[in-house]
Amino acid sequence: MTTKQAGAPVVAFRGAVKDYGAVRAVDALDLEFTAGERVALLGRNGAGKSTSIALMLGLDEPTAGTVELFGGAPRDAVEGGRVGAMLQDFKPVSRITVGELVGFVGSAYPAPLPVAEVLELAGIAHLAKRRVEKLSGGQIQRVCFAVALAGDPDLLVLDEPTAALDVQARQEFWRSMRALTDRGKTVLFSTHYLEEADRNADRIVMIDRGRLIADGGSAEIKRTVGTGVVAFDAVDGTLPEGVAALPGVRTAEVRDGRVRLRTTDPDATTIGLVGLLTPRGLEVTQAGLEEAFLTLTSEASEASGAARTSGNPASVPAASASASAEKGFTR
Ligand SMILES: Nc1ncnc2c1ncn2[C@@H]1O[C@H](COP(=O)(O)OP(=O)(O)OP(=O)(O)O)[C@@H](O)[C@H]1O
Repeated sequence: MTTKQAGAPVVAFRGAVKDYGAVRAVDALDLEFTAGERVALLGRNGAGKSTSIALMLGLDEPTAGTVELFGGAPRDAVEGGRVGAMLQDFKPVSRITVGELVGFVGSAYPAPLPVAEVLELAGIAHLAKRRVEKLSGGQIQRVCFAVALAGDPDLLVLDEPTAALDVQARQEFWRSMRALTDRGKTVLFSTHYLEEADRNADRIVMIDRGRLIADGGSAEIKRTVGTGVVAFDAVDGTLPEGVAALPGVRTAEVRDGRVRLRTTDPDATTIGLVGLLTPRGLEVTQAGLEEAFLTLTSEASEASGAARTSGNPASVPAASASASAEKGFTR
């Protein structure tokens, strides 16, 4: 039993491990989130996002290490109404109206938000009198969001919250998120929409095979991974000699008939390139978060080699998180 500490981080993973039989879903995770942060949790399918969320909500216990919310056990924080969650595949009860549902959920908490305010924040004030079973998938998703907000939680944990939302609903959703973090609430969301994470999170946490591979602001991560891609036609389908050694180049490859140089300094790379050869179809682009994500996850895979299991600690990589730390983008 943990004693609650004043001023403790909102969320703290300390050496957290979760094994499901032979599968290590979360691997020595050390992370802290503080009040007012809007954090995107990114990772490939099976990276360990949902498991991390389950540990955070006290739905599962770590095999080793600890996970604390507000300096205490996750269950205490959840039962005390400090946490609102929106999980995948959650189905709200039907046969009542949206307003009744939100009021009912709020009544279980010590200091709920007024129903009208919750519905407004979730962008569903117009659905207050509609019965839950009559709603569309996107509307239900927003109802789930309203349910997560009902108890006026300090921490919101949202597993793929925008998966069923149309463009307008997404924009409204992110506006609400910003309003909540401006009030000092902490929002943690997982998503596969990297552009959304880029635009709406002030901190990006990437995990791969249960391990932390990057943690920082989006711009910081993009900058560290490589700020741009210089691409040109691969004349005979091979990598021209010398291009991998041009200034700033981090990786060089030939893909779909194009040479692609991922570089930390696109200007210097381009100047060096035109001094070396005459590139055809030259294109210089700024790397996005997606590019950074693909680079980091492929680096993590290379570092870890074959799939890891808890029963085979010799194959656990030391390289992926520490390699990221060397590059300066883990906190
Ligand atoms: N209850 C369970 N029993 C056995 N293995 C599990 C269980 N839950 C998760 N796993 C395994 O743990 C790993 C991490 O799964 P998790 O659901 O956390 O990934 P995720 O990042 O949320 O993936 P996705 O983006 O596909 O939702 C996967 O290999 C998964 O198969």
